[in-house]
Amino acid sequence: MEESNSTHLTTVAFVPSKHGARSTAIILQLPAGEEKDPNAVPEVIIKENDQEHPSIRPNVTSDEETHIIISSGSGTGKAEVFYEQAVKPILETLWPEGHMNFLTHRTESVSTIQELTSDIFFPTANAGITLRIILLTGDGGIVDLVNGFLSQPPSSNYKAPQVVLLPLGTANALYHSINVSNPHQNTWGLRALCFNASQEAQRKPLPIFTASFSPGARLLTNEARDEEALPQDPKSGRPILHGAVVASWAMHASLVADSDTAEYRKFGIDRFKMAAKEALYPADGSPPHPYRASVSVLHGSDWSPLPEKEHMYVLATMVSNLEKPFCISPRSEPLDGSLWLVHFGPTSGDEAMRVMGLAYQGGKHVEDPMVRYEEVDGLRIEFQEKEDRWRRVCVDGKIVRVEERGWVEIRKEERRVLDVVVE
Ligand SMILES: Nc1ncnc2c1ncn2[C@@H]1O[C@H](COP(=O)(O)OP(=O)(O)OP(=O)(O)O)[C@@H](O)[C@H]1O
Repeated sequence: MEESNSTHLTTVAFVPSKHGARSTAIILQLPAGEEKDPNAVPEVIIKENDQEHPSIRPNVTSDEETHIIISSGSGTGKAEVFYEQAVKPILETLWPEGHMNFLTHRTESVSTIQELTSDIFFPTANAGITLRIILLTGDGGIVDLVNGFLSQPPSSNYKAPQVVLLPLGTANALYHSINVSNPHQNTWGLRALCFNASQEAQRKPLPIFTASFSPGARLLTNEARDEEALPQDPKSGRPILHGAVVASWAMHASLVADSDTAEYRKFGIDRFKMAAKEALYPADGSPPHPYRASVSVLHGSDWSPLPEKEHMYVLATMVSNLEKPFCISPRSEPLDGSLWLVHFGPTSGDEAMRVMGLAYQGGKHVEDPMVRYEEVDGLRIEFQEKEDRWRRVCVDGKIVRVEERGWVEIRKEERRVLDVVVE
């Protein structure tokens, strides 16, 4: 692939030409003056090319069903313009006729993706049909899909759908972690859009985990003004939630929860740092809250309790980067299925900022003596907090409030639910 720094053009693919040239080039260009803005939506240039042979030959089969999800509530609301400006012209070039059969869905509420999954995607995958889902969302889109697909028992024909991730959320942890060493990370997943997703080499199963909760756990929605029952595990009847990115409690969960308001969302990625400052430097000048719980980690089939009874940071993750520059788990490899614990105890606001600042330096926090960093098979937290706000758990951005004396248990999930198209 060609890249030109002076003109800010990146060629993502050469496809067979319809007009006599050797190939048609699909090129991304950033608007003038916006080359350094990571949020600037690129423009797509489609150009006949006499020099290069096609780098891909798009599949033209009728036994593949393609759906496109445009999430209007994700990130700073750029999914629609990104679709019109970048995705649509590429799909029209790759599949001049076929793209007319692609089904486009726009989110209308927080439950749109789960509804689409139960009504359309799951029955299609369950009938053994090859399903490709092009997702213009943040991490929330993928977690909604995963939970939707896991909400019903699969048939023996179930075929894991292929998902093309286009990072239109705020943090896009999964996208950045999958593409952590991809030199074309700035192409917004549009190279993956050009691949033939039916080729095995071009896709990988998405590793996931399951968080099970004590019976009183509730999902907080609508900026925590409302609460909902969680899905139930059909065997145990316990409330559950699946994730692919992160399960956390204490400082991380609190700042995700506190910053998930329309007001904070306007600030894009800075909303996490703003909420962190508020949590670490309470207005009354007191030190940050010491979160009380018994925490245990699972290795194989053995649970061992951590010695600390008070905590500040308790987080289990399946990805390396929670934001592009924020490397929470430097030893996680893309889609390797490992689960890592990052933990530290109560400390001052300044110390917590210093340690978290090291994560922005390629994950150096894990070398700090304050931080416990280890691979685990599971994590269990038994809460010992009276106030609701100290019992909030984050699963891939969703917030669950656990009842007094309740608990959460996180374990890796073995089922292959969906595959991600990788570059
Ligand atoms: N039209 C809509 N109305 C209400 N809520 C919506 C709408 N579209 C999307 N949402 C919700 O907005 C949230 C967006 O989450 P998503 O993770 O995709 O973006 P994000 O939080 O900005 O990014 P990230 O999780 O990567 O930081 C989801 O909970 C989704 O269900």
